[in-house]
Amino acid sequence: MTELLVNEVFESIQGEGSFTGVPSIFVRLQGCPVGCPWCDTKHTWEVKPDKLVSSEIIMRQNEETEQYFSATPQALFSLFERHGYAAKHLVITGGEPCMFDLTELTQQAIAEGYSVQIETSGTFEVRCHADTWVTLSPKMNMKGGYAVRDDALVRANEIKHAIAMDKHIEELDELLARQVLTSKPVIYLQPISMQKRATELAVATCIKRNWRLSLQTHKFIGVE
Ligand SMILES: C[S@@+](CC[C@H](N)C(=O)[O-])C[C@H]1O[C@@H](n2cnc3c(N)ncnc32)[C@H](O)[C@@H]1O
Ligand SMILES: Nc1nc2[nH]cc(C(=O)O)c2c(=O)[nH]1
Ligand code: SF4
Ligand SMILES: [Mg+2]
Repeated sequence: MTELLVNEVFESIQGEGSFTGVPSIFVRLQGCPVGCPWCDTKHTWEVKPDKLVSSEIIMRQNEETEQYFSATPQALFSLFERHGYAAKHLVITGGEPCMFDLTELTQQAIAEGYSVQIETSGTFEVRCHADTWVTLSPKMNMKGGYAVRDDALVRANEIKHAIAMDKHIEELDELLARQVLTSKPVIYLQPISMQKRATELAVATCIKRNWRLSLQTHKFIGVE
């Protein structure tokens, strides 16, 4: 059985991309080596052995911590039930969730009637059930030295690019020009940290290029 390292589990409303507005269970996995300077979940980057705790401790606290617990997919579904979660859409995020083999978790979720979505940077192989919706938020030229893989790009159901500057649009154009991409995925631009200039650039570019705008709507309403 796969053991997953879990930073947090919570129920909320999907705030980003195609599923915006959908009640969702979020499973945030621990660990990410990509190193985006503006990442809003830096507490998930490191897997420190002394930060391993029980699921009870994680489920009791509300603040962002570097703590995590270890769980099988089966144990996660028991946890959803114990907490009385009603959402039937599962969002697997991180950290970088695709550092883990998500086949078992996504298979079990789909067997139990959930729709499933993965939020990934595309820098690792995406291992999941074929019916999983893959949201790829491509990471290029970050300090960890990772790059978007062709196999992840081809697997993506939507591309949601976090942007603040013209060079981010240019990087996306380079990605979209890759030969492996034979069909056109849905493209979203998401302003980094809801900054004014980033938002203006995203709006103007979406209109010009016929792309979609993704805002981190959960942050506007102050929910996780
Ligand atoms: C925290 S990441 C975790 C999943 C995966 N590592 C990834 O990057 O897609 C989840 C989503 O939040 C986005 N994100 C992270 N920090 C952000 C920020 N400051 N402003 C806007 N989007 C951000 C990422 O680009 C990604 O789409
Ligand atoms: N409400 C809510 N929606 C989200 N969509 C993607 C998130 C993420 O951190 O991956 C996220 C998140 O952290 N909260
Ligand atoms: S890839 Fe995702 S989790 Fe990792 S640093 Fe970038 S935004 Fe954060
Ligand atoms: Mg988030």
